[in-house]
Amino acid sequence: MSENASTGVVTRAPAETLLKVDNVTLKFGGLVALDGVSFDVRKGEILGLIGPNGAGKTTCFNVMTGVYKPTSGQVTFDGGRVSGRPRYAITRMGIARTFQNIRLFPEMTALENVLVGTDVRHKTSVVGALFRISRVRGTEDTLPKNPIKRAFANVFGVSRYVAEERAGREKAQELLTFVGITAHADEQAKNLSYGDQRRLEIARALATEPKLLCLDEPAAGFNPTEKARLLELIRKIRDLGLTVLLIEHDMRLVMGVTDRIVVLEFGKKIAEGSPAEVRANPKVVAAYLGVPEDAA
Ligand SMILES: Nc1ncnc2c1ncn2[C@@H]1O[C@H](COP(=O)(O)OP(=O)(O)OP(=O)(O)O)[C@@H](O)[C@H]1O
Repeated sequence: MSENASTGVVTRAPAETLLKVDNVTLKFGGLVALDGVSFDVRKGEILGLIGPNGAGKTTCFNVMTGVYKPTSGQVTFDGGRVSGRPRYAITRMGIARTFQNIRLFPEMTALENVLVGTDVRHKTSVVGALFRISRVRGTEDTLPKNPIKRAFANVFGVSRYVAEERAGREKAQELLTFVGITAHADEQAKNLSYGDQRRLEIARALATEPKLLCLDEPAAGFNPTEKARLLELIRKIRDLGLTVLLIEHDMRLVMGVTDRIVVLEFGKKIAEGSPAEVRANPKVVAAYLGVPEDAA
């Protein structure tokens, strides 16, 4: 931000682009699901992606997270190309997502579900983990409590596998606290309430240490109280320094939490701007109310 000395006008430096959707077209056979869509996601913002049913929002998400390769155009993230890379590589680049339909490991505990997310950042290979051959210097958190084992670990280091496991558990526990379900850490995911399962999905996505968190209809099926709590959580995530992309049908939620909104209709971007600008845009009103543009 800088202030012009003569006019006193404060201008905000344009925020840096984190993810760029550049002229993306995606065809499913004869159906054009995305048609020359371009927009940026800026560092540190909460961007809403909205549009009527079938507008192409989830497809756009899937292109941005590497599930689909665009027919033409490309997606870049933090300066690197997303399109064409395997999913794990995209997660490692720093993009995490949740799904419209919850996809947890139902038989695993809440903590174990989050541990799966922390694995993405671990360095231990499968062979290294099996034989515990790779050793690192121990820290207060990772050194054993037993004095003899501790003395050994001080000389030879601790197994990288054990160190990562302990650090991962601690991180997973912190994330469960962050999303507000720490009391359910040892319960099987399938036994959590619907709202807590959605929170657990968010914790698992955060465990991959993303720069960008993509939430696909996180408030689906929520009552007003749960929606208000979710809104608070999304703001807290942004305050951690993350960028958030949000697909959501609930207009009040979208308008209340986003910095900017991109609107899709029939695979095309029809509007982009602040919530107030988007709300006042006749094309958006027409898309949602189904009235002809000139009558809107
Ligand atoms: N795998 C697929 N194969 C063929 N057509 C698809 C596929 N996925 C989506 N489509 C079609 O692409 C279009 C866009 O769908 P998409 O799910 O992206 O819309 P959406 O905006 O997310 O809708 P909703 O709000 O209902 O979830 C739709 O016409 C849909 O039927």
